Amino acid sequence: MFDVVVIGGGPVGENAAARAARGGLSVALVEHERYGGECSYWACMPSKALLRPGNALAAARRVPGVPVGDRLEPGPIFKTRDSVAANWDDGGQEQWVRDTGMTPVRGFAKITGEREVTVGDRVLKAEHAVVVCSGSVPRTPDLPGLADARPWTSREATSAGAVPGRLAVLGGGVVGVEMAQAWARLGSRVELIIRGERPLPGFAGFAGDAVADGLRADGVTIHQRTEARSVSRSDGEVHVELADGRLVTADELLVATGRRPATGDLGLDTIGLTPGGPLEVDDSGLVKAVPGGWLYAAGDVTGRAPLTHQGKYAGRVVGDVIAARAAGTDVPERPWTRFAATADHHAVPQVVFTDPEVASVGLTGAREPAHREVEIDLAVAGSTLHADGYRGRVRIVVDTERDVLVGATFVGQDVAEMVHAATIAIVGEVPLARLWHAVPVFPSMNEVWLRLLEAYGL
Ligand SMILES: Cc1cc2nc3c(=O)[nH]c(=O)nc-3n(C[C@H](O)[C@H](O)[C@H](O)COP(=O)(O)OP(=O)(O)OC[C@H]3O[C@@H](n4cnc5c(N)ncnc54)[C@H](O)[C@@H]3O)c2cc1C
Ligand SMILES: NC(=O)c1ccc[n+]([C@@H]2O[C@H](COP(=O)([O-])OP(=O)(O)OC[C@H]3O[C@@H](n4cnc5c(N)ncnc54)[C@H](O)[C@@H]3O)[C@@H](O)[C@H]2O)c1
Repeated sequence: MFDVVVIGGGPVGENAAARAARGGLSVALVEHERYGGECSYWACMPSKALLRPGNALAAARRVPGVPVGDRLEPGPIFKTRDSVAANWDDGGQEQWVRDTGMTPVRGFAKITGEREVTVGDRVLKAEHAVVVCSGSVPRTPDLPGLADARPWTSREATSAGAVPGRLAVLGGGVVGVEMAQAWARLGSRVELIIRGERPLPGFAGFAGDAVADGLRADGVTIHQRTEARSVSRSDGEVHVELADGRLVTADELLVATGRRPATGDLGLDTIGLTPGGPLEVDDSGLVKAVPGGWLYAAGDVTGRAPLTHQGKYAGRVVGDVIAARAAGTDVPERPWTRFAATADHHAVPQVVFTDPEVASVGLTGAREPAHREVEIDLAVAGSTLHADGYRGRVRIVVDTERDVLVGATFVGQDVAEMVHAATIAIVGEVPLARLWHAVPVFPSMNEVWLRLLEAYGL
């Protein structure tokens, strides 16, 4: 018997489990593949290791007088990527689980009843809670010939050790644009197939346009406003037939058309839930449809904010809630306590690590009559010094009734680190009249904050 059983040892499960253990509870952390989850081995970490060298080379080229080579060397880049992914060996992560006082359990977990999880022939009972952090799996379109064409998913795109001569990418979301650029800069001829006018449909339009320009500058062909109709593979080539009849021929095809919650085989039917969908939770992480207060979930499996940092935040909330409830401590339902993932509704930051980068938090545009957008070029002394011909743009969204920021989008080289200031302003509900006194350093790119507030009228 454990106090808590956590299903899934990805970044979110690890955080939920560690917070519950910190609260004095005994915790079993069940993982069927690798401790560290998708993020460590086939997502955030290796993808950024593949993108960073291209971004560094492009940045160096934009500073006159810096001697640089003309192309990347894939060999050392793959070596760094492999080491960033711990050579796909999770021994260190499992040791961390033990060192944190938790019990690692290897195997595929199924819920087999109230407060009961079965792993192989081992039945784990949970005195206080079961937490599902099983993450997500790729969503693949039902296209004729696709399965037989052996397409890449994000796993192959982040772990491949050879550069394909030609790469077709289906889907213009974050995986699609990041991997299109990474492989184009490593030497592939890339064709990106997207449904809409521009990639990154979930972001401000000017962000998708800027990333499309960046991709084209790297030689990527973008087929917009279209879809794949069928796929076939023959003689080592993959052929993608588009809706308008055009044919894209490549050596590999990456399917990057989104992800779905990993709930298909969890045994949810044994507790009256439908397998396959997200586990809807309240802000404390409690699964809404299950009575008795014993089933929690966090991370990609909830469908709330499928990002590592946001899932880890939800995991910390869940771990703290369970520990507090187990100790008989009152858990207030108010927002903005450490027992509520309130930021999910107001301030989810995300960075697309392309060149240019996109960094956004909160609303991407005005949603209510009281909202006002202020949008200007990122053109200050700091950006001029940062790169020759620097091109960037910023939009903030202000709630004029409350005089607070509710959204910000930055686009340009090296804007990733700028978004946290906006996150703090949104979460802290800092009145713009007070934000005016947060004086940005000269000559840094953050001086754009001053220009934004001036454009707003301060
Ligand atoms: C290519 C790519 C790049 C990304 N880059 C970023 C990025 O830069 N920044 C960012 O914030 N997000 C990024 N993401 C998203 C990020 O990877 C996810 O949001 C994050 O991994 C979610 O963490 P999780 O713990 O919920 O799920 P996962 O990381 O998927 O972990 C779930 C774990 O549960 C295990 N599991 C599942 N079912 C069971 C079971 N029944 N029994 C036992 N174990 C089970 C799995 O093996 C897995 O280890 C990226 C995603 C992709 C695909
Ligand atoms: N830097 C980061 O934060 C980062 C990087 C990569 C992935 N992620 C996260 O991982 C998750 C998965 O990313 P993703 O890019 O696979 O999903 P996504 O949902 O961001 O994008 C999928 C895209 O594919 C398109 N699409 C769907 N079906 C299609 C079809 N049949 N033909 C053509 N296009 C189709 C959709 O319109 C959408 O634009 C997301 O939650 C994403 O935020 C984050």
